[in-house]
Amino acid sequence: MESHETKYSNSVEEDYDINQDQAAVTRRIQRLSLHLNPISEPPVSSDRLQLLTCAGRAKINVSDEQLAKYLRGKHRDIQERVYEYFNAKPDLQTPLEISKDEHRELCMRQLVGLVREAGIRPFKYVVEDPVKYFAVVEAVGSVDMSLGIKLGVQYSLWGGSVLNLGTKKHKDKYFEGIDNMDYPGCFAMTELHHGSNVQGLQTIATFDPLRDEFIIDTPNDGAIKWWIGNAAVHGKFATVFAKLMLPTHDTKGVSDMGVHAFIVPIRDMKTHEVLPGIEIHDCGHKVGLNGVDNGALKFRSVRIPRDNLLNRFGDVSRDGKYTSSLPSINKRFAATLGELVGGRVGLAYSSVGVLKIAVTIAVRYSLLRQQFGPPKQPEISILDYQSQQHKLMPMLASTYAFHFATSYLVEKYAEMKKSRDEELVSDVHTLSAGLKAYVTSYTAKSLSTCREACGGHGYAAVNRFGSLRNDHDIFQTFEGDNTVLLQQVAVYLLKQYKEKFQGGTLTVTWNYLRESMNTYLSQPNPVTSRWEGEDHLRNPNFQLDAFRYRTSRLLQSVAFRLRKHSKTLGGFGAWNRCLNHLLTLAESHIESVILAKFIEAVRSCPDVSSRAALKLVCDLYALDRIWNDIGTYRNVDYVAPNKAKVI
Ligand SMILES: Cc1cc2nc3c(=O)[nH]c(=O)nc-3n(C[C@H](O)[C@H](O)[C@H](O)COP(=O)(O)OP(=O)(O)OC[C@H]3O[C@@H](n4cnc5c(N)ncnc54)[C@H](O)[C@@H]3O)c2cc1C
Repeated sequence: MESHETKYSNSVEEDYDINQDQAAVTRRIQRLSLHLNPISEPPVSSDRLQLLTCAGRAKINVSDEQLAKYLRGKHRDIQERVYEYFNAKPDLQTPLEISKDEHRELCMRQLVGLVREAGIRPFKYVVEDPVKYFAVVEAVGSVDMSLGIKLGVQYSLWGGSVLNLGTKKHKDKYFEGIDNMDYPGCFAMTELHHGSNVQGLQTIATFDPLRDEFIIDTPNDGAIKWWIGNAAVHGKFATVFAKLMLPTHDTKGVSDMGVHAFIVPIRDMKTHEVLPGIEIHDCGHKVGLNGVDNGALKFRSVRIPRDNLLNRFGDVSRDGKYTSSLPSINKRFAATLGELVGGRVGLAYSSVGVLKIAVTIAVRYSLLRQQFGPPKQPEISILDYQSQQHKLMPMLASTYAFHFATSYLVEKYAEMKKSRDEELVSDVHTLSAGLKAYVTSYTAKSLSTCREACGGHGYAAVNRFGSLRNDHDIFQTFEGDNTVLLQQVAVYLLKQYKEKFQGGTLTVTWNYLRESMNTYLSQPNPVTSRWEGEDHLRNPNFQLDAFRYRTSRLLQSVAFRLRKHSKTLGGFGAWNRCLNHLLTLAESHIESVILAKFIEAVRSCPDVSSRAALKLVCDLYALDRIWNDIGTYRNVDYVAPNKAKVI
């Protein structure tokens, strides 16, 4: 009780000047957060930061210029162009208070301005240099996340479907209009009754050989396309995913060829009126991202030319014959979805962008904010509290870790687009699913922690945590629900386990599994499990081995449990019985990949002081994750009690 009273009197009398009006407080915070906004200049003029090593023994002088150069890589310039454009255009900056309809219009003006006035051509970059494209996505997302998503809908989803699922005739016809925003479009996959289960979609596209057209129909209300970005107001076209039905001469009358994608014009190019046979409803005000106009689409016998089938993986001839280079519906479906990973890569990368903003605001504010202190001495910075450090420093370390991991993903994606190498395709598919799920979940949780770490001022809308949290929240669900995506990672690991452990070559990312599986099977070493020296704990070999050991153990044990349960429960039931185990396996694998990429990035950093600073945060990332799962490590005696204590 006494300490509460002290706390209360401290905060009212010493920290707040109670005569200072709220407007002045707000102005002070606004100035602060203007500095914190990445589109503004950094507040610290000195270009050298000093870091204390963990034991407080030595200081590292870090050149933030060198560090920034290393981190932001070759596409720093295009990001600067985005920031400069919006900094010079106050009328294009999103105000704090704005209605849904105004926000949607502003978001469209921002996108059109970026493309037509600032001359930034995201679609060109999608084709020529995907790494540059993702740099733009990250930068615009920090201006307004609605803009980042609107841009993603236009270029990754609608544009990406035309590029990746269509053929030359589609690119020739639509590329320019998509690029210059004459053809705003939608990606209409999700239905009211089916989101994650894409194979359950019910919209149908029936071929009419007499008129050489497809007829698009919504057979029931559960099949209404739902949540479709750009549909409520701006879209002129939609890529509609539907089951392709071909007429047959048997009693059934039609044959279901599986889910395919079709370009369907939804609004008149001149009048912008909704076209006949199409009903569009507005999905309304959302928890966040209100600059994006999500809508619902219903089709009643809407006719489109046969050419509007995006026919890269399956085609229909003039006389109604189906051809495909792929042998089965499942293979075509996998190839179709496989081509759409670009959106997922963009989300993982942008989510790190959001985390960067939030953690920057929280850390800088924590340095400036002072509360309490030793008797008769100045108050101390709240960042000096152990609890505040515990909240924010592992998060800061994770931000660096995710930056390098998602940068690696983006590069691999670009490489895959060029080479189309099959192993790389499946590696990128799994890595994008895993990183998207892992990073967006982490960022979503961290946004609340950052708000809390900034106390009441964190709750002022001007300081951004509210909008960041609301806008980012759905990153966990769209482009694949995180729980569903992690299962794809688990499936892939099990496949590798089954197929390739007896001597085959594991693909790049998973090579570590064979080695660590051997270590795992040979039981933890009772001597090293007791080692507790700083050199040992900061040794990347120890850290990686710990992460990989855990993954191998989870993989081996879940494979065993699945085999056991499938005898009584069948495949589906056994999977469900082991589901949490499988999700932990997937997360553990992704953490191993993140750590491996971080260690590589530290080693490759050319600037000595930046390298030393990065090594510190890399160690923090590794030891924090080991600590989070210390129960597992202790249970199997991988880490002895003395070592656990030191960690
Ligand atoms: C703002 C917004 C924008 C969107 N934009 C688009 C767009 O432009 N185009 C488009 O096509 N779609 C879009 N979507 C839809 C989005 O892609 C889907 O919401 C998403 O795929 C998830 O589907 P669902 O909502 O049906 O959730 P469900 O699949 O019903 O999932 C609900 C819950 O069930 C759990 N669950 C489901 N299956 C499993 C399983 N196998 N194992 C364990 N748990 C499971 C999930 O983890 C989740 O917690 C958008 C959605 C929103 C909210």
